[in-house]
Amino acid sequence: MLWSGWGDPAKARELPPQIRELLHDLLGVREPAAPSSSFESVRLATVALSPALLAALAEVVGHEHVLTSRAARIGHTRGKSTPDLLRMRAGDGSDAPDAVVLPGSHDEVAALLRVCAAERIAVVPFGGGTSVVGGLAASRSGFAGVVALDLARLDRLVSVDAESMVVTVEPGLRAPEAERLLERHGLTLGHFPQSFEYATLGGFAAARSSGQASAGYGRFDDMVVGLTVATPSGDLSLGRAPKSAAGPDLRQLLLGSEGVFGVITALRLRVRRVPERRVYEGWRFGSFREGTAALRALAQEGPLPTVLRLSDETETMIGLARPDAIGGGDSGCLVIAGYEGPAAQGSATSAEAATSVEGRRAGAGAVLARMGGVPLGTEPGQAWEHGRFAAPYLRDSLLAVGATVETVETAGFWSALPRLYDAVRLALLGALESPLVMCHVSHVYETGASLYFTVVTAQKGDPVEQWERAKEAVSAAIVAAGGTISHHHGVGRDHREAYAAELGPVGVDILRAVKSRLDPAGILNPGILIP
Ligand SMILES: Cc1cc2nc3c(=O)[nH]c(=O)nc-3n(C[C@H](O)[C@H](O)[C@H](O)COP(=O)(O)OP(=O)(O)OC[C@H]3O[C@@H](n4cnc5c(N)ncnc54)[C@H](O)[C@@H]3O)c2cc1C
Repeated sequence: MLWSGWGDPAKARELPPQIRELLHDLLGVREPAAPSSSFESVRLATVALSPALLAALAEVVGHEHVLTSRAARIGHTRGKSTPDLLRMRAGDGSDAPDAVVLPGSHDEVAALLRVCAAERIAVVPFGGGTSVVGGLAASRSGFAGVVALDLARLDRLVSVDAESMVVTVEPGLRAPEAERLLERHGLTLGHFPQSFEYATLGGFAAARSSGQASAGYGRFDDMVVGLTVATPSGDLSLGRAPKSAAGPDLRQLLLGSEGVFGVITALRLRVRRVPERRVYEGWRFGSFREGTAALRALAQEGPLPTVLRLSDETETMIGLARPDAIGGGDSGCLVIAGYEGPAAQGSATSAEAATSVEGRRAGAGAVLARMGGVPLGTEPGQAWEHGRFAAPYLRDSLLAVGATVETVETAGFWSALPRLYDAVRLALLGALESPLVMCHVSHVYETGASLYFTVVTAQKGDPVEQWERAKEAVSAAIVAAGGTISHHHGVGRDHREAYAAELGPVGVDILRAVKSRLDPAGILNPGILIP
């Protein structure tokens, strides 16, 4: 992973000339005065942990698994939000951990937590490092030092229960490797967020992630049937049955807990069969309102495609759903509908035929056409599929030419969605100087949907401060319009206060009580999630 940007530097993407022109003419983007810092010039504090404390950590995991090199520390500094990248590009390594420790088993995680609690060392559980909400920038105040607890060595597919369609995995398994291992058994998770290339299964659970195919496979938290967690106060093993009436479901307390209650060391996940067939296609609607009504009809009446994404007018015009052809957008509002599953050929019964890719495509197509959609065939769908993980690379190119690009996401009930859409747009338009604001709906439910905004603006003054002002305005607008502060990115540091506003004081007290029972010394991710 590139230390100051996204992903594999070999996959860096050039901005097409028409996008450069648009940035210059429409948004007033100018090349930044200073180039990005070099790796060598990133400013790091000296390691705060004494040799004795480092030796205590090494006693648990072995010397070779306690890293204090520049590369290790910089590579574990913060996450991958735009402010995170801007800070790294400015050479600011002030949130770097003092050391990176790599445990190789649940028992080593538990032993590390005991050492860190006794020595007051803050611990940041680290998966793929793709947090976009400040989930890895723990506070160091009052601690002897900070360690990143990197779960990369816990990367096994432990077992496959093909009868129950449940697999047990370790948390440090990255999503592509998980899919490769599962494919050998003819299985898939079907979880494909845009951060797919680098994020881990533990990180998905810890942040309640949702992928591009959530309409078909569900959110990641829907897939988790069991969890093993090491906490400073002992171990938790949750999930004996798919559903249970035995009191409140503590799995839900750990999902989305972002490392503040414990470290997830194993997950039991529901899996599906690798689809026989995949078809992605495009539809055009005259307006975002009409497109939203069509998505609601599909979510409430079915049949639901596996992938369902509606771009608003601006996003369609820019062509963001097809990053390979960005700048060559269209009028109206583009819907991408994807179908994955069994092929119709070989269906023994009419029910099987109806749930096949062809059956669902015909059924959903009839709903989309009835709601005013115009079919565009498979070409837009293939273009979307080809570029589905490309947008983060474009962000690096935009930052390099002096544009800030960042995303904002929320969710609400269908009846609240138009107001939420207007509120977020207005907040962004008011807080930034002539920004480009684009939106899509990409996760739908019977009762509502998420809204995902992408904002591009010219960098003015300190771009981190510039974005933080806009973020404050937009978070307040989301709360006031009745949306949730996050549909799938999580809380981290950035959404902490707005999350507290959603929960109310009693809700926050419940979190604090759980935290003080499981982590009395407060070493796990201080400053994250809980105000
Ligand atoms: C370009 C880009 C695109 C993205 N697209 C999507 C998307 O489409 N959908 C989506 O849902 N998210 C998306 N994200 C956000 C991010 O990828 C998710 O939040 C993901 O779940 C984080 O996984 P990770 O392994 O990188 O976790 P990390 O970033 O390493 O950690 C996330 C949080 O969980 C904690 N944590 C990590 N592992 C554990 C563990 N084993 N036990 C306890 N706590 C742990 C960390 O301390 C941190 O607070 C995107 C991010 C980027 C940068």
